[in-house]
This record gives sequence, C-alpha cells and structure tokens, in this order.
Amino acid sequence: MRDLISEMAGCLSVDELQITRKGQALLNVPHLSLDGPGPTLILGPNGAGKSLLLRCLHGLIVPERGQVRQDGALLNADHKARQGMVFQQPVLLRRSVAANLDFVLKRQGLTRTGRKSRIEELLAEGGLEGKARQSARSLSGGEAQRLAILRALALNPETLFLDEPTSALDPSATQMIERMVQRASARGVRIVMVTHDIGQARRLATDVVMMQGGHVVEHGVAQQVLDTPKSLASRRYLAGGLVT
Ligand SMILES: Nc1ncnc2c1ncn2[C@@H]1O[C@H](COP(=O)(O)OP(=O)(O)OP(=O)(O)O)[C@@H](O)[C@H]1O
Repeated sequence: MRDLISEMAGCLSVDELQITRKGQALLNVPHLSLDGPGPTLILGPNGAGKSLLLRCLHGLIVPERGQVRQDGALLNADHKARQGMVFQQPVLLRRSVAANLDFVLKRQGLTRTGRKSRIEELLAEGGLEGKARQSARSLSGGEAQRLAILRALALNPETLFLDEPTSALDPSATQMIERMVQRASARGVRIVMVTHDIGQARRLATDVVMMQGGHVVEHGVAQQVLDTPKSLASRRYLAGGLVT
C-alpha cells in the first residue's frame, strides 16, 4: 500500500537550486528528493528559505540556477496544473463559499449538476455544510482556510503545498485542517507543508526537511529527525534555541 501511494504521488526533486538577491544567497540546495509515502513537513527558523523552496517546487519562482523535477522530468505546465498551493492567509474570491468552489470546478469542464454534487462533497469534506451561500469573506479564519484547502483539492491535485496554513489558528481549527491534510494524504495526494509547529510535524510528517540560512541541513524520517537530529542547527531549532 505504501508503495502504491508513493507511486501515485510521484517524486519531486530539486538539483543545484540557487536563488540570490543582491549578491546574497537566499536558497542553495544541491539536491533534495521528496518521494516518501506521506506528508513532508518543512521546518526551520524565520528566513530559513522554507517559503522560497515551496514556491520553487510549485514553479512560482524560477531559480536563476538549478532544476525542479517531477518524476525525473523538468517541471512543466502540466505538472504545475496538477499542483495546488495554500498560503498562510487564505486567498478567497468576494463571492459565496459555493461560488469559490464552483469557480475552480468550471475549469474542469464539469456540468452544472456535476459541479453541484462535487461542491456538496467538498463542503462535507471541509465541515462547511450549511455555509454554501455565506460570503467567503465572512468566514472565520479556520473556515476560510478550510475553504482554501477545499478549493485546492477540488482540482484533484497530485501535490498540495501548504505554507504555514495553521499558524493563525486555534488548536481546534488546527486539528480540523490536520485531519483534512491526513485524509488527502491517505488518498494519495503528496503533501509538502511548511510549519513552525513541531507538534504538528510529529502528528503529520512521514519525513521532515530542516532548513537554515537557505540550506537543507537535514532531511529524513520524521521521528529520527525530530527525536535524534544529526545537525547542530536542527538540535538548536528543536530545543527552541537561537539559530543564527
Ligand atoms: N523577493 C525577495 N527579494 C529579496 N529577498 C527575499 C525575497 N523573497 C524572500 N527573500 C528573503 O529570503 C529569505 C528566505 O525567505 P523565506 O520567506 O523563504 O523564509 P521562511 O523560512 O519561509 O521564513 P518564515 O518562517 O519567516 O516565513 C529571507 O531572508 C527573505 O527576506
């Protein structure tokens, strides 16, 4: 089963990735391969380059050097169309909850009836039944983030990138998002998620990428990285120490 899920989700990798601004190296990743069976969580201090890496993997930023590959092929428009991204602040249309979902479902060419039943399914998945007609802008922070995730999932992505999706949410709202992430992962969606929440990494991750200063300082099985980190930077970060 693990092999099957891994095969479904494919392999995302980067080689010789470099981003510099004004002569300063912001990201320098010689190689990283994300091909584990479950969620990858990316951790590290502020400014470590986590969001930049996520944006490169999603093709939002084109690095001046290096390559991003999906299943060995250079990341292309087809790959990107099968990726979804959710940001820390949900970006929603000034429309109803249902219309936000309908907007993306129309791109899949579903009939009106098909879209209606898919919207119902998605609302149930996100615990937003009864909110279909409510303005998306009037949702609570947790509800809005769930809608943002549903909108990304509506396109049946192979890979879902999440950049600190729960950093502004309370524990119960966070738990709802984590369950959505776990269910998506169990359905074979590759999850790549940035977090500062070490407990969240323990709850969700199969593998953990630790970053510092634009470098991947460690990547391995979640429990090993979190319990017995090899690098000093990881040990300091996980101990809550100052990482410079
Ligand atoms: N467009 C840009 N121009 C110049 N510098 C940038 C740009 N985007 C990011 N940076 C810098 O790159 C570094 C890494 O930023 P990034 O947002 O990836 O960090 P992060 O690990 O996600 O941090 P945080 O946990 O605070 O969100 C930071 O020093 C940031 O200021």
